Amino acid sequence: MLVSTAILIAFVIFLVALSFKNIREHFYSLLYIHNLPGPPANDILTGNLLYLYTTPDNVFKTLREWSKLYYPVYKTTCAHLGAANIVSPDDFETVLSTPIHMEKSFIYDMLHDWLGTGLLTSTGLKWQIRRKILTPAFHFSILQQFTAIFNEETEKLVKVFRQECDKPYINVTPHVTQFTLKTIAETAMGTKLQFTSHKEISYKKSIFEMGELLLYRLLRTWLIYKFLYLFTSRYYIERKVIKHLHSFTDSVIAEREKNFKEVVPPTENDDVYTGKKRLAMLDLLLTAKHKEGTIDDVGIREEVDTFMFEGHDTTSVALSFALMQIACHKDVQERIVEEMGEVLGDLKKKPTCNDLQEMRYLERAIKEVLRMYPSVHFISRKLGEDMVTRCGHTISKGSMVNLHIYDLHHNPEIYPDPEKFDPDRFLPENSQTRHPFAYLPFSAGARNCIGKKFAMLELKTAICGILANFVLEPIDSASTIVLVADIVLRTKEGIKVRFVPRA
Ligand code: HEM
Repeated sequence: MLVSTAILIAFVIFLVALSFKNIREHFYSLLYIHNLPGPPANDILTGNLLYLYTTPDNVFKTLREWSKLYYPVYKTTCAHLGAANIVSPDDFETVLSTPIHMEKSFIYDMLHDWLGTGLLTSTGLKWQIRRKILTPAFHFSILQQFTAIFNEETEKLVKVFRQECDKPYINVTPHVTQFTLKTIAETAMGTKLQFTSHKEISYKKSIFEMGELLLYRLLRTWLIYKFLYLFTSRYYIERKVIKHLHSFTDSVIAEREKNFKEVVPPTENDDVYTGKKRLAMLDLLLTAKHKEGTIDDVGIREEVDTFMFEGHDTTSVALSFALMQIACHKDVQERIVEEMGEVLGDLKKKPTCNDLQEMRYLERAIKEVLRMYPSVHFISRKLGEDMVTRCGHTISKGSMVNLHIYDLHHNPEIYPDPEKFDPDRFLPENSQTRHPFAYLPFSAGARNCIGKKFAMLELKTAICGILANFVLEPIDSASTIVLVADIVLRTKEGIKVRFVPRA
């Protein structure tokens, strides 16, 4: 009796100490955040967040204005919550160059019901184990296999554009989204999506619905708290959508597992992946489950869902912006086609992974697209220790820090005339003296994008396939599109381009 009472008291003391520590940490975090410059608070309850309670395009505009007005750091506050927003390369470096700040902020919690704690949202040892299992999926020899899939899907995308090219323009966004969804499904899960069966159509619909639900929640910060979200009808819609998504991924995993044969992941010395059947990322996860026991069924689903989420939308918006910019800059379009001719000989030849790597001008053009329109326009961290910004402000341990990649990429001191589309900014002679943390479309440090080479190859394959078949002419341009705040950078009404069959 005495012993159990003592244990109980010790446990209560431990809990009190823990919450005291958390409350203290939270108190200091708020104190320092309130000292930062930033838009004045409306009142003590809503802080300065009411300025953002507007349409997604106005949210986007307001954030850009704040970053200019309060450069290089400003606060956003609401009730007992606060965040520091940073925009300068020095402060990006402080956060991203050390594993101390690798934990994601609570904004990512809203992904947990769908993605669990997969590679994007996990931290610590779990993240390390998962990253180790999945890294071989992006080895050069496997990317070579994936390039064959990119080529096959590009051919189908070109067919769709051919059917519609007699129209005055095509809104490219839905078509390229279907393209990237199909490529990531085949590379991640080994599943060819045709969108003909009810199950596949409903999966595609659910992925889009999930994107809308996440955006709704993101723009109503208070709903990031699950106990408040629970009181909205959207929570119950989200549960249904997630049930659909999970049941689809579960069935794909079960199917692949039935025919599972252990795979030997490629090593750094392998030139070509020698497995007989096409390898999917899922095979590496199944191997880790059966051989090393380092992942279970729930973990496998977390990763498959994470790749479906991270791998399609990011690349799809990048491809839409790329087609717009290529259409608007005839000189750039001609140089890309000229380079394709030099590398491929025949424009209609399907590029290999090596061909794509040789296309340096195309690479610079894509880099410039991702500078102007970084698909992931902001990321967010929870500080693992106190940080002092370059201009001397302290942000304390435990604080939420938002890193605005869009503003970093539009800083005129780093990129003169930032609204000008100029791929030559990325010529070695023009970029070697640039701050190492001035260009971060794929983030940096330990938690950088695992799929960045994959994305580059996919974008290059699609652009080559499209330009081999069409001359692109401008309809939308940087001055007609309206950018909106979303989880990825989007336009209000898609992107329109005119497709003229190439003679
Ligand atoms: C143009 C395309 C892409 C862009 C701009 C992009 C950008 C990013 C960025 C900025 C991050 C860091 C996120 C954060 O810190 O919160 C990230 C992480 C990640 N990306 Fe990408 N991404 C792209 C394509 C892809 C693709 C194709 C895949 C999968 C095949 C992918 C998978 C991931 C994963 C799993 C993470 C989490 C990595 C970790 O924390 O270890 N991404 N991406």
